[in-house]
Amino acid sequence: MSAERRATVVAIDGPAGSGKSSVARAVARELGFRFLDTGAAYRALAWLVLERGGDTDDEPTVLAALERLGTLELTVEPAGQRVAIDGHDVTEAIRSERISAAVSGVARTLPARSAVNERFRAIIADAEPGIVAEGRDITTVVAPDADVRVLLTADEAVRIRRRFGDVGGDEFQVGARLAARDASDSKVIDFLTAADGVTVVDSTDLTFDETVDAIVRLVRDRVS
Ligand SMILES: Nc1ncnc2c1ncn2[C@@H]1O[C@H](COP(=O)(O)OP(=O)(O)OP(=O)(O)O)[C@@H](O)[C@H]1O
Ligand SMILES: Nc1ccn([C@@H]2O[C@H](COP(=O)(O)O)[C@@H](O)[C@H]2O)c(=O)n1
Repeated sequence: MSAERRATVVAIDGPAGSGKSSVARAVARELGFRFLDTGAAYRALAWLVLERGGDTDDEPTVLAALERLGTLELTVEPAGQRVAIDGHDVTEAIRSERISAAVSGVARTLPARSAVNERFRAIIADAEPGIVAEGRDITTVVAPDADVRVLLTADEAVRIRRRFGDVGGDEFQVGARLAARDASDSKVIDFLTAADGVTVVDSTDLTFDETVDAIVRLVRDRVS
């Protein structure tokens, strides 16, 4: 009797600007896998709260937005992810600095975390032939049994420089916002230390392609 081969799950966590989404997407593309950017769900909920004139620090307001989670569309194609909620395409809008500044309020709302995690687990369970899922608690909470679990990190100064390269503006402010979001998020989840069995990939001195290759190699070694 041959054992049934299940989909390969690659879980990647890390702090802001560590390269999770860009690296995870490239890894998925290289392996022909699906790609799940879990932060997009938190961002879409934050967008909905702000769209309604609310404040993400106000838990009842976040819980009201959570009632629309059923309308969240989150595609898992590495070539181009589409995000929509409550009938609005928010693919671009959720990347704004306004949403980045507000999203941690959603992340602190525990019922929101449980609800989105259920969605993520369903997406992961359905993914063929495999999926790369990235976020803050994928290796520890969402998919602790993933085939490959990576903590992707880089020195804070390097992460700030890379983010500044993306968004421009005032480098000091970019750094302050990135550090503030990490500080706030790390009160709810630990994405700065690797849990047992999680491999640390430190990209401080790696190029983008070297980082992608390091993770692709981990996957190929593990599942071949
Ligand atoms: N090893 C690397 N060398 C150079 N640039 C990199 C490397 N890894 C990622 N980058 C670049 O760093 C920037 C930040 O990456 P990305 O947006 O993927 O980070 P993130 O961890 O998803 O951030 P956030 O959690 O804030 O959404 C991007 O421009 C990306 O191309
Ligand atoms: N697994 C996750 C993923 C994200 N978050 C929260 O969402 C914010 C946005 O995430 P990005 O990866 O798109 O930057 C992030 O700052 C966290 O507040 C989370 O809690 N858990």
